[in-house]
Amino acid sequence: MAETLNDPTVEKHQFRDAMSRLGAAVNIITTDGPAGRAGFTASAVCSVTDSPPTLLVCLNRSASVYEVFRENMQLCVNTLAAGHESLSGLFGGKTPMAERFIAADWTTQVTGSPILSGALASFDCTVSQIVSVGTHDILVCKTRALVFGDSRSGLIYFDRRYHPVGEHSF
Ligand SMILES: NC(=O)c1ccc[n+]([C@@H]2O[C@H](COP(=O)([O-])OP(=O)(O)OC[C@H]3O[C@@H](n4cnc5c(N)ncnc54)[C@H](O)[C@@H]3O)[C@@H](O)[C@H]2O)c1
Ligand SMILES: Cc1cc2c(cc1C)N(C[C@H](O)[C@H](O)[C@H](O)COP(=O)(O)O)c1[nH]c(=O)[nH]c(=O)c1N2
Repeated sequence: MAETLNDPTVEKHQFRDAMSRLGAAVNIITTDGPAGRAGFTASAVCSVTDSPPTLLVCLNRSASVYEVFRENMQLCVNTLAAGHESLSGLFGGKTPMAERFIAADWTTQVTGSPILSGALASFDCTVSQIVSVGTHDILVCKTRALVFGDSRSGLIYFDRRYHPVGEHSF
């Protein structure tokens, strides 16, 4: 039988359990600029509006990369393909920054933020607005350039695990 939790004080672990059922694309968010180069894995990414082309990224203010993103005010959302599971793990915390970037090939476009070679799509953006909610900042990002990769196989994070989706070869 389905369980209902309607206590006004929903616990953090209950919220996370529920959120683990929302499958989401996996992205590596990168930046480079006056504050240096940094990158982290994010599933809290979504489209806001296509006019102007805008998406949002939620970043925990306690992340080691937070100040770098806050100062640079530009970033690239690199949407991962099937096969990028270990790269996602590297950018998912605790690994020194140089070790994260050495594991893949990168180029740049308009903002200078690292663009992951082999990403499904890369959104090179300037951060136009920041809204703080609880532990996270919502970074509102205007897309300045797009790069489309060759892979058609995506990567979804669902039930605390990675799942490849779509076609597996070209
Ligand atoms: N939005 C986020 O900040 C976010 C999202 C996914 C994973 N993570 C981090 O990755 C690690 C592993 O996560 P997991 O999915 O295997 O197990 P988990 O139990 O920590 O998280 C389950 C789900 O809850 C949500 N979530 C987790 N931490 C959150 C946070 N601090 N704020 C808002 N939503 C959050 C995400 O949708 C996540 O998939 C954890 O350290 C987690 O904090 C963070
Ligand atoms: C699959 C998956 C998805 C996410 C994350 C992890 C993983 C494995 N993390 C956590 C984030 O990547 C991690 O905190 C950063 O790498 C910063 O870690 P350090 O503080 O540098 O160790 C994360 N953090 C965040 O602020 N917003 C997000 O949307 C996500 N999503």
